[in-house]
Amino acid sequence: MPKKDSFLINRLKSVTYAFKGAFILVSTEASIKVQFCIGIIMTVAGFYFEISTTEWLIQIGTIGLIMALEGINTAIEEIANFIHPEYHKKIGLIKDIAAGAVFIFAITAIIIGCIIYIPKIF
Ligand SMILES: Nc1ncnc2c1ncn2[C@@H]1O[C@H](COP(=O)(O)OP(=O)(O)OP(=O)(O)O)[C@@H](O)[C@H]1O
Repeated sequence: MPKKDSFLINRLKSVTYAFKGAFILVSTEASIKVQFCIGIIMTVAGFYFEISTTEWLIQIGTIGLIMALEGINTAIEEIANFIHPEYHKKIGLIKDIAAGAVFIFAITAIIIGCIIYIPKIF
């Protein structure tokens, strides 16, 4: 019977796979690249407008969540393309719903950005 890796080795392997996945997303997925650039712009804006600690926490959480959601959406698209590469109404619905979930949070992120920055700009 093959020897099982220790708990720590297994965790380290999982982190390595997750890191690889994050790198694939940021380097190949157009939607993640866009979100990444927006995240950098918002970070620069945060320093420029000297936002508070609470605003930083909300902004960082929002940037992280939108990128994570985009990643899950990409994974759903990949699964859909793998299990059914041909056109199918149900695949279309699954992809639309996954994209809709990202869209809901994208609107939320825009509203959060407006609440933080509009009072500082005007
Ligand atoms: N196999 C399919 N069957 C039916 N409709 C599909 C199929 N593939 C894509 N669609 C429709 O086209 C839309 C776009 O799908 P696509 O996989 O190109 O995603 P996308 O949003 O362009 O993602 P990305 O730009 O990240 O690749 C889907 O939301 C769905 O409405």
